[in-house]
Amino acid sequence: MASKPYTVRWGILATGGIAQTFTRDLLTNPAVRNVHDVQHIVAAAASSSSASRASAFLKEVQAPSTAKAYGSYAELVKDPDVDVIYVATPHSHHFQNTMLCLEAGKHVLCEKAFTVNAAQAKKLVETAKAKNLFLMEAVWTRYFPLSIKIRELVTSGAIGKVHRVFSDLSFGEATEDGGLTFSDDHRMVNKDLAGGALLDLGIYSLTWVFQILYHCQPTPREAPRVLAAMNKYKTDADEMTSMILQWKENQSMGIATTNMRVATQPDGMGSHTSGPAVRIQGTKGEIQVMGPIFRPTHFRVIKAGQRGEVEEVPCPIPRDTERQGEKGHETEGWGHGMFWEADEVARCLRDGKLQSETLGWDESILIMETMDEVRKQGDLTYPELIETTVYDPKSPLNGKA
Ligand SMILES: NC(=O)C1=CN([C@@H]2O[C@H](COP(=O)(O)OP(=O)(O)OC[C@H]3O[C@@H](n4cnc5c(N)ncnc54)[C@H](OP(=O)(O)O)[C@@H]3O)[C@@H](O)[C@H]2O)C=CC1
Ligand SMILES: O=C1OC[C@@H](O)[C@H](O)[C@H]1O
Repeated sequence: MASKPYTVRWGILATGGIAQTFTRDLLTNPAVRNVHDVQHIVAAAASSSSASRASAFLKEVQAPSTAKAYGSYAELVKDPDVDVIYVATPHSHHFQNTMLCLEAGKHVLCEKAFTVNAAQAKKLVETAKAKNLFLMEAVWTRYFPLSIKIRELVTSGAIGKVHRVFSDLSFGEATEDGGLTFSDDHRMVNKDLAGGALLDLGIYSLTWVFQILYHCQPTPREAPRVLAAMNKYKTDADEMTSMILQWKENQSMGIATTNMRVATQPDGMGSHTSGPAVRIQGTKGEIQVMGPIFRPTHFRVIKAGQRGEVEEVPCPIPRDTERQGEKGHETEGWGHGMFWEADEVARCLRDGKLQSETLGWDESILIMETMDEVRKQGDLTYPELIETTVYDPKSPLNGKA
């Protein structure tokens, strides 16, 4: 007889856009994605504004009536019925909010970008280690079966030695008057919220470069040298950033770009007309991933010198048709692809692991170090309140006590 699935009780910290998408994925039936060993419970949610906002959130996502609504993050982290907290605030808040959770003894899954800088990421890791708690950066794309398959193809040598990866995540947000579609206080461009293309979108371009050219290396892995350029928006956040990562010993290079004026997929996300958004180039062939690269559902394998021989590999995201409606008016059921990272968290907790092998602490820190260097070369700094490595439970970033 199959054993009972391991159950994880989640607390949701913040009630914005991605908190809603993630929580809805938690509420889908794991069997729909052929998962039978773990399952998820939405135990509580907290809003920094009010308990009524948290209640409204739980209603919007159709959480069970048992889920508790809190009007502060401080109350959520004290809930004994919560095992792990999903931190879904803007980048600026991740360090203080994650520390709040860890200090209260909670495991954490923290949205990308992990923190504002590498020093903050190191402090989170030290704290998790010292307190024997699980901690993971929520780079959900890494847990897609598509990503897993591609990493397997690369490590098995299916396209030979990989020498180069191109990767782009860009949104066409330019307006007629020379601005961007975002208001100046929007988290995408607001420096108080650690806005900018790099931390929000460039992290995915880097994810593809790293998960192939770094993660697929045998250990000990070589770290890259970084060359970068940035153009700034009127808010002084970066609106376009280009990076070259060089692995000299490993004879490889990654070119990672992000832009908020021109799009990777100008005719709309999900369209393949514009060609691949990621190209993984090896001596025996190439893997091309169609965008958007944060939520890819299709890749192709082209073998070198074999004209016309292209293997198309669709990887659709399973939908739970028992769950319907709301958010983007989903009529074909729920399922965004965030459940796979949640399953990883559950398995790590079940197995007593403090970090995920797919995106371990060292790699998250190295990526933050890479982004620190890119920011240094692009002369992008953020306010001290959000760059600090001093934990303050009473920081305004932690909301009400
Ligand atoms: N994995 C993915 O695909 C995606 C990840 N993200 C990441 O998730 C995080 C949140 O993004 P998103 O949900 O789009 O952002 P939203 O602006 O929609 O939501 C952020 C939430 O954070 C809370 N918050 C607390 N303080 C502030 C503040 N000063 N300003 C704004 N919000 C505040 C609010 O919830 P409350 O007041 O109720 O606590 C708010 O609803 C970011 O790190 C982003 O990079 C975003 C989109 C997609
Ligand atoms: O993580 C993300 O992925 C999707 C984008 O729309 C969003 O801006 C970003 O935060």
